[in-house]
Amino acid sequence: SLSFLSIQANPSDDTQALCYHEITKHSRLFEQRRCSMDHTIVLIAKGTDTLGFLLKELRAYFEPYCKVIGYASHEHIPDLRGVDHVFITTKSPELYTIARQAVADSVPITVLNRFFELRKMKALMQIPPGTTVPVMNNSPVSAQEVIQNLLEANVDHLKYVPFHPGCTFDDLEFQYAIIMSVPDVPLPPHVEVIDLGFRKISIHDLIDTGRKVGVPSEWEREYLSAFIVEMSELAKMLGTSYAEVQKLNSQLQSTFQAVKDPVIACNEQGFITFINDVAVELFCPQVSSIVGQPYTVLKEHSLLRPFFEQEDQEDALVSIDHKQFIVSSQSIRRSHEHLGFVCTLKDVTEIQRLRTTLTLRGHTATYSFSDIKGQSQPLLQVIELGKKMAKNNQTILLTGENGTGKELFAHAIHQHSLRKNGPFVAINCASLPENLLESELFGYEDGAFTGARKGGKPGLFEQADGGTIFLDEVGDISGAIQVKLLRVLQEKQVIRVGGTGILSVDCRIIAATNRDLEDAVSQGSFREDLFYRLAVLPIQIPALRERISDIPLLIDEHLEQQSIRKAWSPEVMELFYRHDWRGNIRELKNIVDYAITVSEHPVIGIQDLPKRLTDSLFQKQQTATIPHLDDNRDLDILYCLHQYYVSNKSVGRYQLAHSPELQSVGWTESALRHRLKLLEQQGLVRSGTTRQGTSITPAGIELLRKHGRI
Ligand SMILES: Nc1ncnc2c1ncn2[C@@H]1O[C@H](COP(=O)(O)OP(=O)(O)OP(=O)(O)O)[C@@H](O)[C@H]1O
Repeated sequence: SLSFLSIQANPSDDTQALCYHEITKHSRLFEQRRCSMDHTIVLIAKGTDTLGFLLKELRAYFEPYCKVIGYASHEHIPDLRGVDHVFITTKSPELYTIARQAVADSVPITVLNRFFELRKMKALMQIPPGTTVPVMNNSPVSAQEVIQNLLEANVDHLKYVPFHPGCTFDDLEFQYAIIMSVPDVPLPPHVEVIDLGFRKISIHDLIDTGRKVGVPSEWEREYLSAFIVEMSELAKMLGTSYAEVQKLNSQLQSTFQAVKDPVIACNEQGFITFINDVAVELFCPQVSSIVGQPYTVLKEHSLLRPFFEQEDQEDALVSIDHKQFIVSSQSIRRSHEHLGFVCTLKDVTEIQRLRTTLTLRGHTATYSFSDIKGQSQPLLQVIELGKKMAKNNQTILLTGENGTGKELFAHAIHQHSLRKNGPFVAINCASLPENLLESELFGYEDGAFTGARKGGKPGLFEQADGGTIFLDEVGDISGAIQVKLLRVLQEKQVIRVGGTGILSVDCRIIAATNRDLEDAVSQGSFREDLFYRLAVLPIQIPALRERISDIPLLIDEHLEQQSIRKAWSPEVMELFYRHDWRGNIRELKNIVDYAITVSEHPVIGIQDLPKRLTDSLFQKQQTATIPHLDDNRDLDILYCLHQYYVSNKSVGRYQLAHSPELQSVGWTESALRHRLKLLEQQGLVRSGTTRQGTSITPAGIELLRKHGRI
């Protein structure tokens, strides 16, 4: 390089002399390294990626003193009789046999000892001690080797589980996973991946073999010194981690002190190892330095005995000082060793008070999946989907027309989730002006605006901490609030209006809208990034006209809730089946309420229905023209679809083409697809998504009636 030349030309001052010395030393070394390659080392690896990585590393050390060649175990390996040394990458007997078949008996074969790049281990130090972490590799042996390496490097604060192709992931169990450059098993999206990269070759293997094949000692020293620098950096890092553990410990102590419920821990011999001030106040206000004493010094200790002496003790209600507490205990274990118990008491009077406050403020979910009525296929499918999604923690977007039951689903999902004991906070985003909505959602600080409450106010996201927030009509929020909402979704943090402090919130978001958000995105009124963050798990609630077979059940349920029994004339039911139900279940309930109010007879007839409903039907009949049908074959298709409709089933094209009613015609699937499209254009059938299949519409049913087919 230029600087190299200029220093060589003028090595005048001390620094330059030093540099000059260094450079000439290196160039001598390079000269030496250019010596002839009389020796050959072979590497046989399990996968091509590992082979590439390790070959590079071996070549960096051995070449040009010695030739290094490599093969993946699945490749054809030629006769390697003349080589000096063979390395294999794992302890697998299969790999050893492959290597042995290729070389002479006298050639040593060794398993490469491998280690991680030390700087990559830093990420592992950040994982809380005791966490279970799967370790992935391409085979059980390799995964076990990696775990062994980690334990040997004293990174032993985690519980490692070997993971390899063939193992399956339990979605909820793991938060982290360790991989070696590539995930050998597909990972669920919530898992945080810690990539330790490929394991490097142990310095001993390089040096030992290097000495045998004539690597000069000067090069060996240089390589070693770089390694030592890296090691000392790790030592520094581990030192910091130890200090962090100390800090964590004291944080833990202050956290328990901050808990408002009594907490007591004792070791396996029954000596108190920790007690917070609330517990001292309750059980032993007179005793000083309680830690280290047997738990029998506590007042009412006989009540606590089972919790300090028995594992799997069920929670119990106890009375102390005229107050009711739920006592629960947890056994403390490290591996299989039992270390003692931690016992917590919950003041029930306080729970009752909180529950009343939450209910009064509407912060509880009141409906569950059993409140969602209907037996139709489209509804049962979304209920099933909702139940599955409930178990996850991701954001859900509920879409559907007005009154289809989106809010009901939001309640039910919360009730079915792991957060069911946390708050459920609902807000209709379209019901408040922008400023008010902003302060409701994110809260505000003292003096944020004129009229702001003294001391500020927590927002709904804060109030939903540990639970779920339901954002109804999310499609109607302004651009400014969209930006703030995006931040909550991305960072799980909120900043109160007029504040600067960042508050972390842990709440699941369920959003709902009856707008076509994708359309809003393409028109630029809804942010695309926010749309994708909201629609992680989308659920489309079917409209009532897509599940008219549920109408009788919905009417019955609604009347039963009011302890009313009424019959409905066939004409009314017919009208209900043909109505468009733009307001869906809400509209149905309103019409039913109207009819039972005005009706003076045991059977409700057309005359008891609101005029707008009967008028609209009359108009439809006036304007309706009988759709053009090619021949009876169309009626056969409609008839067949009607059969499925009556038995509450959906049907796919293949099944339809092979149904007994249509078989004689010999429809091909593509001809049937074409025909169904034409029938759909005439409003006689409706094609859902692939899984929903095709169904007959009320107009289709009407036409069958007109032709006397039903
Ligand atoms: N499957 C169902 N079974 C019984 N009642 C239902 C069902 N679906 C909806 N409802 C009732 O219909 C009414 C409207 O439901 P909900 O408010 O959940 O609909 P929505 O889709 O959130 O409406 P909007 O878009 O107007 O906010 C409520 O009274 C609800 O209890």
